[in-house]
Amino acid sequence: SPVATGSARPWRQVKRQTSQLRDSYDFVIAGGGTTGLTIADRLTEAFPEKTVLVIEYGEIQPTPGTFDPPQTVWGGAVIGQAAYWTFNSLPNPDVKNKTGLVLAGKTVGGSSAVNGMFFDRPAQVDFDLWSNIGGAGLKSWDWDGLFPFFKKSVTFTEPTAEVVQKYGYTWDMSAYGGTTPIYSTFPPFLWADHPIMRNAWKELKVKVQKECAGGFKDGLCWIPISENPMTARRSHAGIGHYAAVNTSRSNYDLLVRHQVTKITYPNGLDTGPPVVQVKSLVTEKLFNVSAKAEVILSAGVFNTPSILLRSGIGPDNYLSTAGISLVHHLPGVGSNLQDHSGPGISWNYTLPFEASMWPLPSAMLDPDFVANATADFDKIPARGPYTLAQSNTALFLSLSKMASSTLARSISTKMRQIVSAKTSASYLPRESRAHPELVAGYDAQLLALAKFYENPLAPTLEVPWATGTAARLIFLHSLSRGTVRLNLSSPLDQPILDFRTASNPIDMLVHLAHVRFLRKIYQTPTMQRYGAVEVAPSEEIANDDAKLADYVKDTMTFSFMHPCCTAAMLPPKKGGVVGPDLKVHGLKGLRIADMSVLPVLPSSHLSALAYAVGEKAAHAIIEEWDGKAKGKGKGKR
Ligand SMILES: Cc1cc2nc3c(=O)[nH]c(=O)nc-3n(C[C@H](O)[C@H](O)[C@H](O)COP(=O)(O)OP(=O)(O)OC[C@H]3O[C@@H](n4cnc5c(N)ncnc54)[C@H](O)[C@@H]3O)c2cc1C
Repeated sequence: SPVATGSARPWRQVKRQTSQLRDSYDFVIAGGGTTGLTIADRLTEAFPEKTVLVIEYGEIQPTPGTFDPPQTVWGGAVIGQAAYWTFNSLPNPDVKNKTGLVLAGKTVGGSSAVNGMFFDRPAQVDFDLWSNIGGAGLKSWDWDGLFPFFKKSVTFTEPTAEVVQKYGYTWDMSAYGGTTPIYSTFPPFLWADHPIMRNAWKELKVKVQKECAGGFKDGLCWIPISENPMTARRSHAGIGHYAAVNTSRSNYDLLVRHQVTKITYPNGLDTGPPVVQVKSLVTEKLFNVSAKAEVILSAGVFNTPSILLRSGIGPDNYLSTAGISLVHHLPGVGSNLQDHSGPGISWNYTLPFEASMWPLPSAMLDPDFVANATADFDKIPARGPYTLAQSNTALFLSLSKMASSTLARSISTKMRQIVSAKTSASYLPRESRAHPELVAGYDAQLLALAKFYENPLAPTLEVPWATGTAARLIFLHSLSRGTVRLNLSSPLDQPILDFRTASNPIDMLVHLAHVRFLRKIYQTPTMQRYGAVEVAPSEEIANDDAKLADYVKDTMTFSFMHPCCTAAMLPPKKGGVVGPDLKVHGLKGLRIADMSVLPVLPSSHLSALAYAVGEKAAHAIIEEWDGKAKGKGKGKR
C-alpha cells in the first residue's frame, strides 16, 4: 500500500555548506531534478560502497499539487516563485514579435515538483521516430528498450470500484508494475461537465483507448496524475527519490543552493571524469568537486547546455563569438531546441445544463462548498475537487486521421522537398547553418517526421481536457528549431532562449488543420444538446487561411512547458551530443541524462519520460560499473 508521503515529510541529511562535503565522490550529479534524483536513488541503492553527490541550485520548497488548498480562488494556484526558473524567449518575428514564457523547477525535485502532474507516456511510434532519425544505434531506445523502465519508474494505484463506476476510468495493469515511491493514480473526483468533450470526441468517431501508457495512444485517453493516492499530495522526485530513501543511504549526499558553473578537464580530454566547478549561492565562493567514476549533467534543457557552453564545449563559431575558449567542438549543444506549442479555441453554451450536472467549477465560489472540499481533501484517502490536477482526459490524433489524406500527404511531400532541394538549412537558426552536422540531423528529422505525419497511429495533435468552454490545441511535432545561448553580459545567469516557433512555415499548415478539425465538435449531438456556439475563431476566420494563421499567432502558446532536445542523443555526424549510452561524444567520464538528450519531442508530456530516462540511465551506469568491479575480481555486490 502506498506510503503517505506529503510535502510535510521530514527532509534529513541535506547539505547546505561546502564544509559538509567529502573530499571526493564516486558519482557527481549536476541537478537534483526529475532525472537526476532518479539516477541518484538507483546508484546509491545499487552501490552502497560508492558515494553519490547531487548538486542542486534550488532549495527544498513547499511544492503543493496543482489545486491544493488553501486558495482564495480555486485554480489560482500560485506556487512559491522561488521554486521556479522563469524564462522569456526572444521576441519571435514569425509570431508577431511575441515572447514566450516558460518555467522550470528550481528546487529539489526539479520540474516534477512544480509541473501540472499530467502523467502520460509517449507512444511506440515516438521511439520508432527516434531510430528513424538516429539510425540503428538508437535501437536500444525503442519501445521494448524503454517500456520496462516506464513500468519500473512508477507505482500506479488503481481507483476504487466506486470511483470507476462514477467516472468510467479504464486502464490496463500490464502497463504498470513498479514499486518505487513515485506514485500515479486517477483522482477520485471529476467536474460534472467532464464527459461533454469525451462524448463529443466519441461522436466524431475517434478511437477510444482502454490504456494509453502501453505504447498506443492515438485516440481518446484517460490520463493518470502524479499524486499520492492516499493523501492526494503531489508525488515528485524530491520526495520519492530523495526524502523517502536517503535516511538509509549514508552514501547519498545532496547539496542544495549551489550552482554547477562549469566542468574542466585539467589533464586533457582523454583523462576523465571532469572536475566540477561549483558556486555557493550563499557565500558566492567557487570551489571544485571531483568524481572518481563519472559526472552526470542533469540540470535540465536550458541549464545543461549552459554548463557545457560555459565550459567551452559547444559550437565553435558560437563560442568564438562569445569569447569563450574552445575546449571541444560539439555543434549540437544548445541547438535543436523544441517545445510543444499551439493555439486555443473557445465556445459558449446557450442552453442550460441539466440540474444533475453538478458540481461545476463555479461551485468553488460558494464558501460552504469550498469548506467541504477542504475537509474532503484532508481525509485519508483524500477526496473532492482539490485532488484534481490540470486534466485527466486527452485526445491524441494523427494528421492523416483528422485532415484529408491529400492534405496530410501534401504536407509530408513539402517536408521531403525541402530535403531534396537542399534548402533545409535556411529553416535553421543562422548560426546552425554553418554546421553540416546540424543540417544533416535536421534533414534526417524532416524525412522521419514526413513518414510520421503519414502514419495514422502517430499523433500530431493533443487536446488535454478537464472542464469549461475553451481548449488548447497542442502541436506535438513541430518542425521549428530554436537555441539556448548564454547571457554573455552575465554568463552565470539564466540563458537566452530563442524558440523560433513557427519559423518553419509548414508548422502553420498543421496548426490550421488542427483548428479546423477541432471546430467539428460544435456539430456533435452532445455539444448541440447544450447549444454550443463558437466564440473563437469564427466561421469567417476559419475559412480563410491567412486570417486563421493570424488567429493562431494571436492565441499561440509558445511553450506547454515541454522543452527538450538541446543535447540530442544522435550520432556526431547528425549533430548529436550524446550516444545511446548517454556519454558525451568525445569526452571521458561525462554523461547527460535529462530531457535535453531527446532527439525530437515525443507525443507526450515529459515527466514520465524523464523518470524512465533516469531509470534507463541508472541501469546503464550500474551495469558498466558492476562490470568494471567484476573485471577487477571484486565479484558481484
Ligand atoms: C510548469 C511546468 C508544468 C509542466 N507540466 C507537466 C505535466 O503536467 N506533465 C508532465 O509530464 N510534464 C510536465 N512538465 C514537464 C516535466 O515536468 C519536465 O520536462 C521534466 O520534469 C524535466 O525533467 P529534467 O530532469 O529534464 O529536469 P528538471 O526536473 O527540471 O531538473 C533540473 C534540475 O537542475 C537544477 N539545476 C539547473 N541548473 C543547475 C546548475 N547549474 N547547478 C545545479 N543545479 C541546477 C534545477 O534547479 C532543477 O532542479 C512541466 C514542466 C513545468 C516547468
